[in-house]
Amino acid sequence: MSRLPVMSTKRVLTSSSSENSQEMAPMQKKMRKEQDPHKPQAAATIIGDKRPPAAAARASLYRPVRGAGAATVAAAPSRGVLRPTAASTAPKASNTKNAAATKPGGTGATRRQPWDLKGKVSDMEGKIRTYQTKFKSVNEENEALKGSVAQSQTKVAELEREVQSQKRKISEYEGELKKLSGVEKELEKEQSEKNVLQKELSNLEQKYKVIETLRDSQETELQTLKMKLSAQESTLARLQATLKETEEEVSSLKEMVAEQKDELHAGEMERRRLHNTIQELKGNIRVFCRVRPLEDGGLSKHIQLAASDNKSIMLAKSEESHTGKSADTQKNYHFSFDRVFGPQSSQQEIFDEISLLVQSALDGYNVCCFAYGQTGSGKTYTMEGEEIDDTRGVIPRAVQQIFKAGDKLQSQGWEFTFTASFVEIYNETLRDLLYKGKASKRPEHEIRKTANNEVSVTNLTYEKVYTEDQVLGLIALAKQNRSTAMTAQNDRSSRSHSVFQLQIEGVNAGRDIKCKSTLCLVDLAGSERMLKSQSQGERFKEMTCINSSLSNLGIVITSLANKESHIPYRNSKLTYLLQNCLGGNSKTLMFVNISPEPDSFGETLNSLRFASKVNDCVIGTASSNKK
Ligand SMILES: Nc1ncnc2c1ncn2[C@@H]1O[C@H](COP(=O)(O)OP(=O)(O)OP(=O)(O)O)[C@@H](O)[C@H]1O
Repeated sequence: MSRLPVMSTKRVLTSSSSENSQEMAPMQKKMRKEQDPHKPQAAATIIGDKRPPAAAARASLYRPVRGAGAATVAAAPSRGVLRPTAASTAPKASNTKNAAATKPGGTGATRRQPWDLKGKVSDMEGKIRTYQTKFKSVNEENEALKGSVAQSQTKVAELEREVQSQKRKISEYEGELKKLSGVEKELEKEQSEKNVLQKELSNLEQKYKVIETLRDSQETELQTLKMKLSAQESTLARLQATLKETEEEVSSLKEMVAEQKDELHAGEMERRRLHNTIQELKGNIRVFCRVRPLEDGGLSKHIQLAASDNKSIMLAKSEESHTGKSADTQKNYHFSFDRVFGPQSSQQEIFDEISLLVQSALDGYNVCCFAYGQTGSGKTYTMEGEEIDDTRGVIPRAVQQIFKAGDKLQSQGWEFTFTASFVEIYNETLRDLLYKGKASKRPEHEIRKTANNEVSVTNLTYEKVYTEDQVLGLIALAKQNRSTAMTAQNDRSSRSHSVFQLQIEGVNAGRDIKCKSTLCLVDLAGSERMLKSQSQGERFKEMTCINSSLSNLGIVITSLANKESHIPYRNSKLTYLLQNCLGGNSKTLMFVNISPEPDSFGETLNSLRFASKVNDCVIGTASSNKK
């Protein structure tokens, strides 16, 4: 590495004797050159003679003539430094010749005579001494050089170490540089991210400013709200105090209401009891007579209503004297009923009298209302009426009253359910007037008695109704069904009974009371009698059926009045269907409708007689179907 002239370590570390001789070789060469530059090479080659040193020395001592003196200077041959050259093997004669020509010591001093060996030796010794001095100084120089070489080597080693450490540092720096380049990229990336973040930050700062503004306004609002809140809190505290007072009042009022409800319930029970007593006193079967007005208004002469009361009616018939000798005689027929309504009586007046019975139906009593009379006497008008308010009949008014009363009773804990049915009995056959299916698929009906002794009709429509309008819709449907039948068969409605039934079920869960009743509203077939000779075929059959069922109705009522053990309900479909409405547990009202026309006198008389018979009956005391 170092370019300094360094001697081989091998050479430096050889033994001192050989070392000296070896190191001397170049020196000797130098010196020879200095002393005798023109001396032939052969003189030097003598030094490298292979003879042993002793022999060489001897040769130098004892054969000076052959010019071997110079060879004796070399102490020992050096294998590595001096090799015998061709010159060393040159003939002795030429050597001698050359040696004689050379000045001793090479100094240019006077040439010794060949015989002056002593002088020559002395020259040689002088030279040797010179050489030794030089050798010594060279040696010292060499030592100094060695020291400096060692120092240089140490320095070199240090420098090498330093170089190594520098290299390591460089590689470390390079590694760090690489890392730093990565870091630089990261820094760039971070920088771009930083830019993005700064943008975001500036956006956020703007938003923050907006939010701060908002916050300020909201804080102001909050302050306002807080003020309002504190005001409202104080109001609330006041209200709470008031509420507490009110709650106390309410609870005391509730107690009072409960007491009053109890009182009301007791009152209601008492009302029912008294109502029933009144109805009983009036009679569980009552008969009202209603006279239809003449077409031009007014009343016909043969019908007279008592001015004093509204309970009696008189039919007067004047009979001409058969002989013509005596004056015409007038025969009067007096009838008394629970109430007689003249031709001017309105539908409302009629209903007012019935409404008490309708109330009884809600109280749990079976109620049955008939309209009896000849065709055209006003039965349907009385029961159904017309569609205009004032002319509405008993059925729609009763339905209205029942729903209204049912709603009222809700406040006393009553819940009512109503089920409606409408059936026609024609020639002892039942027909569903609420049937909505195909005429060809009309089912047949049978009257059955259930285990609870309740009467029901098979395949009949029993429709749950919740409103008055719903019932009115059913009545309209029944009318339509009847008119369809009427078209097919002239005047059929006059020759059939129509029975509207509303089953009423009431539950007072709070007091654990239930009641169940049926309101029956019946428009009977025309009661007119026809002479057997005039009735033929279908008409005769119709009349037979009507008369049979009407007379059976009379028989049943009479049997009930007489408290007979057997009541022949099964004798006709009508009485069988209405048996629960006619029995001891019911209240019955019969309208006897009469026509005012003089030519209806006979039929009117018959109707009044039938009604009078019914009116004479006192059916056993009714009892409410309460459980
Ligand atoms: N009180 C009355 N006031 C005014 N018009 C009446 C009254 N009663 C009946 N009418 C009228 O007389 C006619 C016959 O009455 P309605 O049809 O009610 O008799 P009906 O006894 O039901 O006959 P049918 O047995 O044939 O059904 C009808 O036009 C009806 O409007």
